[in-house]
Amino acid sequence: MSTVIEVEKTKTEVNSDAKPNFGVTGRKIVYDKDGKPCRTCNTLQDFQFATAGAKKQVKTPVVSGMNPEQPVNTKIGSYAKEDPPDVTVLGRSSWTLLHSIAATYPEEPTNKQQKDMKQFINLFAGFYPCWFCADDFQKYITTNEPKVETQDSLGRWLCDAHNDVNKKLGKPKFNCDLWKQRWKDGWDEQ
Ligand SMILES: Cc1cc2nc3c(=O)[nH]c(=O)nc-3n(C[C@H](O)[C@H](O)[C@H](O)COP(=O)(O)OP(=O)(O)OC[C@H]3O[C@@H](n4cnc5c(N)ncnc54)[C@H](O)[C@@H]3O)c2cc1C
Repeated sequence: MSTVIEVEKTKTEVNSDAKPNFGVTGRKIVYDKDGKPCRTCNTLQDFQFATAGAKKQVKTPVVSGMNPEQPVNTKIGSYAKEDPPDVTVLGRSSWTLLHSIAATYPEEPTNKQQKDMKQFINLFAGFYPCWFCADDFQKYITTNEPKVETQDSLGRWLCDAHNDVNKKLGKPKFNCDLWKQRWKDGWDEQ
């Protein structure tokens, strides 16, 4: 059983016909503590479905932009009118930022840099916009203290942390020996 379901059971108290338990993707709908659908915890489709109510139809989004699941309705000036991030876009962007930070972290960080990095990871986990993701990530950090001694130790620690989420979501495990190729050096294509 995924954490989405476990957390949803404990924190969601109101579910009626107007508040569906499941979204169009088949995932459990995650609600905020005020009972409203959580925008950053659900896919955009499920969020729209839960917001519209179970009986209304949700239009299949038109593919455009960085997330094929996100519709681009019209433009505001020269910018596309994009929706706020859902759990997928937020996650992908966040992992990109985190792994990229590891890729530029000093190979021999000072004591202060190590302390700052631990603080950054703790603050990041505390402020992560998807609340149930944040809860689990904070638990992960408590039992798996961030390894900030070198660039490689940080990169591998993050890779393991990412794999922990992959496992929870039923995604394949990433080979952490390759974290630098993926996030720093690029692939040797000869
Ligand atoms: C801290 C955190 C907690 C999250 N918790 C949840 C949650 O509880 N429930 C939920 O539904 N979503 C969660 N997410 C989002 C989830 O992890 C994914 O980002 C999201 O499902 C989109 O997945 P994706 O298939 O685009 O690839 P992502 O998992 O976002 O990965 C992006 C890319 O990173 C590379 N990659 C994959 N695994 C690794 C690894 N182990 N190390 C290095 N690189 C790797 C691959 O090239 C991949 O294409 C969380 C995200 C973060 C940052």
